[in-house]
Amino acid sequence: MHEVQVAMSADFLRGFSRLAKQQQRGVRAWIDKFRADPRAASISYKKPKGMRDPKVRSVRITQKYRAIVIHPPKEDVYLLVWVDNHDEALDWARNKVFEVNRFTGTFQVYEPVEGPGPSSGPGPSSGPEASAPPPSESVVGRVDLTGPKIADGFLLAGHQDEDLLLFGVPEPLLPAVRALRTEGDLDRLAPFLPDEAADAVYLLAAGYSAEQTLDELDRRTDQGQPDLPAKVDVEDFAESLTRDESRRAFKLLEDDAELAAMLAAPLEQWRVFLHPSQAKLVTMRSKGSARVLGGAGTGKTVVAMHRARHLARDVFNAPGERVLLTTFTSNLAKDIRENLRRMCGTEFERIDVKHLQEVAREVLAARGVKLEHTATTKQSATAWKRALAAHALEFSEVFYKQEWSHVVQAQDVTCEAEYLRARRAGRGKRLSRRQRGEVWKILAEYRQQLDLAGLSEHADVIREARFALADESVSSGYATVIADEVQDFRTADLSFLRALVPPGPNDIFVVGDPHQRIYGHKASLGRCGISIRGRRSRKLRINYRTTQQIRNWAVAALAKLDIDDLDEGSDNLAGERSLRTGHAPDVHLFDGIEDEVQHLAGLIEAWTAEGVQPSEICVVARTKYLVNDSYIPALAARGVTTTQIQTDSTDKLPNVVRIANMHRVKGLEFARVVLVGIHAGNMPYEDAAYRTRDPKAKALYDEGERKLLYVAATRARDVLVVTGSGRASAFVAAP
Ligand SMILES: Nc1ncnc2c1ncn2[C@@H]1O[C@H](COP(=O)(O)OP(=O)(O)OP(=O)(O)O)[C@@H](O)[C@H]1O
Repeated sequence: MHEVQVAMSADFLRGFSRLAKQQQRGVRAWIDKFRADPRAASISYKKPKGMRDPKVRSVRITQKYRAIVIHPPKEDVYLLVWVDNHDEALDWARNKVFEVNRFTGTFQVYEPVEGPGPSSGPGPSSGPEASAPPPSESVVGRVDLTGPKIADGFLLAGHQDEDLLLFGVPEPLLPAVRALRTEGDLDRLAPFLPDEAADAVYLLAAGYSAEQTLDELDRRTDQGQPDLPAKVDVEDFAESLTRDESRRAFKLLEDDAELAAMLAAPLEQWRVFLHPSQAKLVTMRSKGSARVLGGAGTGKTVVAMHRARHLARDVFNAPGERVLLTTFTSNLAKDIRENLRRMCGTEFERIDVKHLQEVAREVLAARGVKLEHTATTKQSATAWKRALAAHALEFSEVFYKQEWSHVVQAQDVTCEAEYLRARRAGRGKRLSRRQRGEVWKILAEYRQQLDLAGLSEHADVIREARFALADESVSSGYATVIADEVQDFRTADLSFLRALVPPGPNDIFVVGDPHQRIYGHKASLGRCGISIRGRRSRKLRINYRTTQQIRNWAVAALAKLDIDDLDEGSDNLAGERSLRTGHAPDVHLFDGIEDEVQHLAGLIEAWTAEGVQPSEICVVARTKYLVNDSYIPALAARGVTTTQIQTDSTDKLPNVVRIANMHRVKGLEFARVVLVGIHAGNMPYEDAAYRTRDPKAKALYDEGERKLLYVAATRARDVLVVTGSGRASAFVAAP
C-alpha cells in the first residue's frame, strides 16, 4: 500500500495561530508525531456524535486541545482541518461537510444552509466566534435585505442548476443559491459556500455569463470547454488535493523546513496558500509584458513577491541574471524586501527590491552622472513664487503647478513645441494655442529658477536615467522587471520601466489598482511601449484583507466612477468579494471636534482594554495639518499617546496608536482604523483653489478625493470607524 500522507488546511493554521505560544509548542510536537504515522496506535481518534459529516474525527492533543481530522476513505491523505479547545473544536466541525466535489474534483469545505445566512455577524469560516444559523432553518424570509433588488426576483434566475453544479455549488446548497435576491443576501451566504463556488456565484450575480465567468476564473481548457476532470473519484483525496482549487486551502506536509516555516508564521498564510488566480499569475509564461489588476487587498503585492521569487529561481536563473521588483513608494519597497528575504533561498541575492527613484539614481550613478539636489518642498515653493511673479497670471497659481506636474513632468515635456503638442486629457480646462504659449512662459520660468538654484525634481531623475539607458543602448543589468503600485506611475515612469529591459518573454509584469490612484495621472501602458494583449492581462477578485462590510463601504465611496485600466480600456470591481465578514463600519457625525475626539479617545481605550495592540490601531486624517495641529494634540490632552507614521519608519515605531494622513497609509494595513475629520470641507478637501475650479476640473479633483477615501478605508482589516463633526461629507452616506 502507498505511503499515507498528511495535509494541513488554511483553517487549521488559523486555529493554530490563535493558541498561546506554549500550547503551540505542544501542537507542533503532536503534528510531528501525527505526520510520522497517522495510523499509529498512539493516536487516539474519536468519532464525535452529532457531526453532519461521518468522516470527522477528533484527536486528542492534550487534555484540553483537540485536532479535527478528516478520515480519508482510502486511507491516502489524512486532513488536519482545525485545532481548538475540545468543545469549540467540535462546534466548529459540527455542521460542516468535507468532500471531493463530484463535478470539479476539488476538495471542498462547506456548510449546508437553506438561506443566505444570518443577517449580520461573522460567518462560519471566521473561527470560533462564528455564529452559523441552525442547519435546517430557512433564513431567507427573515434577513434584512440590503443590496440592490433584482427586478424580477432571483439573482441567478438566468442560470440552470447544471451550470451552478459545474461551477462547484454543492447540491445541498443549490436551494440557498437559487433563493438569492440581492447582493446583501450573497454576502451573507458566501461564508457557507465552498470557495470555488463563491468565486463563481459572485461573478454570475454581477451579471457575467457562464462563459465569461469561466474565462474570468481561468477555468476553461484551450479548446474552450470547462476545465473539469473527465472522471472524479470522490474517495480519492490524494488526487483531489493536486488540483489548483484545492491547493488554495490545503497543503500536503511533505517538507520539514516548509512546515516549520508555516508554523513559525501561521498568520502569513499568503506564503503557502495562493488563490488559483494568484498561483497562475506567479508561474505564467508570458510572451511579453503582463498586467494584473485588482481592488485594494486582493493580494497584488503578494503575487508580485511570489512572481519575483519564481522568476529568479526558475526562469532567469543564470549567474548574473537579475530580477527587479520596483514600487512607487519607498515604504512598500522596504516591506517587500523584508518579506522576500524570508521567503527566498539563495535566489534572493539576484533580486533587487527598490522604489523607482532609487533605481533611476543607481542607473545614473553607475554611469558617473552627477545628480543635482532634489528640491525640497520649501525650495520648490521659492522657485514657484519667483516664476509666478515674473508674468501676468491668467489662471490660479494651483493651475500652473498642476500643469507642471500633470502635463510637463508627467510626459517629459522639455520645450515649448512639446508643450504645445502635449496631451492635456483630464486637465479640465481647454487651452487655446495662445493660452498654452502664455502658460509655458511661467512653466519655463519655473524650470529656470530650479536651474539657477542647482535643483532638480524626482521626475527629472527618472527622465535622465531613461535618456542614459537609451543613449548607450546598454542594458540596465535587469533581465525582468516587476512593478507594484503602477497606478501611480506617470507616463515618464512607465517609459523608464520600458527602457530598463528589452522586449521579450516575461519582460515586464505590472501590478496596480487604478481605483487607488492618488498621486499620478492616468497613463497608458501601451503608449509607453508596454503591450499587454489578450490573456496577458488578469484580475484578482478576492479581498483577503478587509471584511466584506468594510469593502462594500469603501467601494460605495467611489460612487461608480469611470475608472481606466492602466491602458486604453476601463476597469471595475464587479464580482470582487472579501473572504471575511464582520460589522458594518460605524459612522458618527458630532457637533464639534471636542466631542469627536472624546469619542475617539474612548474607543481607543475600550479597544486596548479588549486586548487590541495599540500599534494595530491607526487614526487617519485627510491632511498632515489635521494630524499635527488637531488630532495629535487633542488626543494627547486626553491621555492618548500616538506616533506618526513617516516614510521608512513603520517597523521602528513603539507599540502605541498610529496616526497618519491619508496619503501616508497607502499600502499599509491595521486591525482597526478610525478615519477622523470626515466632514464637509475635509472630504473632499477644499484646498485654496477648490471653489475656483471649473466644473470639469472640480469633478476630476473630487474623483481623486474619493479614491483617497477608498485607499484609507481599505487599510482596515477588521474594524472601520468613520467620524467627523459639523456638516456631513457629501461622500459619506448618512449614518
Ligand atoms: N493567498 C492569500 N492568502 C492569505 N492572505 C493573503 C493572500 N493573498 C494576500 N493575502 C493578504 O491580504 C492582504 C492584502 O494583500 P496585498 O497587500 O498583497 O494586497 P494588495 O492588492 O497589494 O493591496 P493594496 O492594493 O490595498 O495595497 C495582506 O495581509 C496579505 O497578506
